[in-house]
Amino acid sequence: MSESAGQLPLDFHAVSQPQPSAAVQGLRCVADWLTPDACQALLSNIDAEEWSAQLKRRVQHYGRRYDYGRRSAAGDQRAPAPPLPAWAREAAARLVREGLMDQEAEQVIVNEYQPGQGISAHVDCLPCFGPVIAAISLGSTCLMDFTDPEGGAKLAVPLAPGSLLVMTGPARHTWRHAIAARKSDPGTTGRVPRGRRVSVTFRTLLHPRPVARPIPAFLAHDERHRGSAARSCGPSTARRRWRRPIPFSAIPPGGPRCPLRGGQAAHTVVGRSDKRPVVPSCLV
Ligand SMILES: O=C(O)CCC(=O)C(=O)O
Ligand SMILES: [Fe+2]
Repeated sequence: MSESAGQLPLDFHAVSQPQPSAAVQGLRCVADWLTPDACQALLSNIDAEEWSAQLKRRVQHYGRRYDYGRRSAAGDQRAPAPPLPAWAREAAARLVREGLMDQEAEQVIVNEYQPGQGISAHVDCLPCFGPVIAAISLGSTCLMDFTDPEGGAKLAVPLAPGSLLVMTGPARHTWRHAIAARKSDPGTTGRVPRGRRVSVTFRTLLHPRPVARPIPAFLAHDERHRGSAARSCGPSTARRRWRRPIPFSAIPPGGPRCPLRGGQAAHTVVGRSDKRPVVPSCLV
């Protein structure tokens, strides 16, 4: 249904089971996924964390920072994203328990929208994130606009507080979603003013990195080594952002047979014994 119709699509109201959308294949909405008390508790937890003001709207990134300019979730190891807080891990586990996600989310973005703020039409980064995106809505209701770039179809979906939106299939891969930057939305009986809205979005990563381990002191202080490694990997790392880690067992005792890659230096893994040399996570 288009925004100009001035109606909210009724199929997204008052359902407590995942409700598929007839219009957008792969889109499901669960009303009241969180109780009002749980919404309040989640908002308090979120507001106790640090917000980033790098965009027009404030955001929090966990698990992996998403670079909006480069459309990349490669992550900057000089400023790694904090790990998922307990409240995000709990929700991620519940999504799997309820069969809404196959795998626990590894990346979470919290968005805050003050009245007048929105998010432009987009498909969440296809090379970065897995096949399911789930989003909890908190605070004020707003309309999310779905557009099919192929057929031009449109649907405005109301996102009520406590509801969960799950995008899979065409809803995740083809349709664009957006929230118009405006102060009110059209409702059945006129304009509905917006208040502050916060969303919590859950994603899996298509290219998880190896677990970061502390860089041992004798390697960390060797600036000459780090410098040369960084130089050697510059352009090729930039071109080939996603590299498959060599399994640890494949690294010969004398060290890796591939060049050190400074871009991944923060993911250095340590040797299996004191005698074994410390080797970087060698990505090919
Ligand atoms: O605010 C929302 O509900 C969705 C946010 C979103 O689309 C995103 O972070 O990619
Ligand atoms: Fe999105």
